[in-house]
Amino acid sequence: MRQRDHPPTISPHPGLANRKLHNNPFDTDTPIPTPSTYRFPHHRVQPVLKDATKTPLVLVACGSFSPVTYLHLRMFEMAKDYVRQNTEFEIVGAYLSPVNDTYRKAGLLCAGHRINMCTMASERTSRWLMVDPWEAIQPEYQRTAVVLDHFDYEINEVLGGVKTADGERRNVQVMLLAGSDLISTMGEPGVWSYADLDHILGKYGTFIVERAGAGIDQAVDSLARWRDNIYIISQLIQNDVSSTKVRLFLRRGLSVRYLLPSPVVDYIEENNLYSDDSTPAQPAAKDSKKVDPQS
Ligand SMILES: Nc1ncnc2c1ncn2[C@@H]1O[C@H](COP(=O)(O)OP(=O)(O)OP(=O)(O)O)[C@@H](O)[C@H]1O
Ligand SMILES: NC(=O)c1ccc[n+]([C@@H]2O[C@H](COP(=O)(O)O)[C@@H](O)[C@H]2O)c1
Repeated sequence: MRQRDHPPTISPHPGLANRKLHNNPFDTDTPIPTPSTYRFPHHRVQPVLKDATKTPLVLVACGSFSPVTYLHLRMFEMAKDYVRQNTEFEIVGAYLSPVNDTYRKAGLLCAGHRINMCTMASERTSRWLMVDPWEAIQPEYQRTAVVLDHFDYEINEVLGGVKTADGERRNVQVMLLAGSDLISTMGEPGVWSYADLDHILGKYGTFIVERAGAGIDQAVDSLARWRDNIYIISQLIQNDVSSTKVRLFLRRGLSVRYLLPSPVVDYIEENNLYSDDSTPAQPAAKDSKKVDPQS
């Protein structure tokens, strides 16, 4: 369970507000939007399906990304290969959605820094990943079911889905991309409500990347009723980099280069992030309550 007390007032970290960090239309002079200036990023959504026999797919990875690592980015590449080889989907977009500060997970840096690091990682190391700050800039925690609804709304209602080469409109299937540790929590009582699981796995579905140390079979057994919408992706090259380990290295003054994209390493160094425990998202109040992600 995560800790949460007061809803956050999200504001860019001092020093971030006027920095031009990224080469895309959504993060030029004011990198961190507010709910009123927010625009859904879709500059890399593929508007036309290459193969009209396929179902268009948008992948969404929800997580802390504190900081984003090469493993997080690899998840998308693994999913891309898996989707092409094993499914009837065609990926037309892919997003990292950093969690809201009120999630209060250990080591969660403020949303402004996490959004900037994710944006640098995706814009500078990939040609297809995007970062959606919507979840992070909301005044309170957003459950994953709500986050997927947001993507579904923006892509299918606002953008109108995608088209085939013949101009026919197609609805896009939104799906969650996650590591197997996340799906393991779906079998744990109290972390996800049944209604949310049914919504996430029944309406949307998920691609699960195997993660060392997180048993997958038992987890999937407990989610058997949604089995048809759960796709398991094996890690052919084992990689157990985690943000926790990266933070530990940084606290000890050890190098994290080549575990994260270089611009992210430079950004962490420039801003002296994670060098101690003094840069949490929100300082925990003495009377802070346990977060219930179901509420
Ligand atoms: N080594 C890994 N293998 C497979 N999936 C991973 C791995 N690291 C992270 N993920 C997945 O990436 C998503 C985002 O996770 P998150 O940002 O919480 O990363 P994390 O590295 O687990 O963080 P932390 O160490 O702070 O708990 C989650 O779905 C998580 O399961
Ligand atoms: N009930 C829910 O919607 C629920 C429960 C647990 C985690 N999550 C999400 O999973 C993601 C990763 O969480 P962890 O970093 O705790 O594994 C976060 O984006 C979080 O919001 C959602």
